[in-house]
Amino acid sequence: MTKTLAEAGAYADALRSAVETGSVPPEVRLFVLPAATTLAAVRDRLAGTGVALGAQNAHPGPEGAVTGEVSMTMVRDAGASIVEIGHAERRTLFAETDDMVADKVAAAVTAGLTPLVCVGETSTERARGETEDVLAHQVRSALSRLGSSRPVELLVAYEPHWAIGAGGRAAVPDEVAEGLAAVRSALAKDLAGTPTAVLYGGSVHPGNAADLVTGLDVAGLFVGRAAWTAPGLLDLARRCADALGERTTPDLVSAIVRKDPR
Ligand SMILES: O=C[C@H](O)COP(=O)(O)O
Repeated sequence: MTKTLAEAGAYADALRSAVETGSVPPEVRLFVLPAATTLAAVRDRLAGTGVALGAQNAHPGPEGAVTGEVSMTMVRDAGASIVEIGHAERRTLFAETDDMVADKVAAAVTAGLTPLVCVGETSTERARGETEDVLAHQVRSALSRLGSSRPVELLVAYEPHWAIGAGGRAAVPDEVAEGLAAVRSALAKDLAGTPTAVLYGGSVHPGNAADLVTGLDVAGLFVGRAAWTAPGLLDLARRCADALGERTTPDLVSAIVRKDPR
């Protein structure tokens, strides 16, 4: 819940300018997920830049009497190609359940959107040794209502709740690796054949981004605060591209994803 139209427009203009002046590393693909009120304006400013655009949430149902909500079709109409589903704040502040996440994933696919499914354990669940089970359940549940339909691509962000936001503690690589492994394992069982990129998010900052993309089996980063300014996002993109160097070909920074989703 940040950025007015003017602020989001200025952010998008800065990204456009960076693309046009060649200061976005070509091997890094960027996506941004602005507030729903600014989607269309950001779409217009980013047209032709290659920066992907998504919504932070949408309702799973069709058009109708659901006051205050916007549908998958509506966010797609406003320019989104990605929709974020099940962010920790949605789950905690708005009581979004695994069932609701599953409905949203299915609705996103029907609407032709790429779901970006957020999964993550709480600090209590981690302390109880439940991380693997919680993540496996969240991943499988999120995909459980797809039926025979499959997304063209799927993004999954591992975001431990305790690592997110102002009160968050940056996860150490071993903790991230454990979560990523659990997510991958659940995906392997449920969605073989769908190009899937597993991202990491939670207190990513200029000091840890390079280590996260090079030291872990992660396809990209999902960044909040450190990417709230365009220079912040571009700095992370540059750091990741430099760190990855010749070793790999990256593909999505508010996310950074390699072209070979793993
Ligand atoms: O939406 C972004 C993620 O929740 C991460 O947020 P953060 O980078 O501010 O910790």
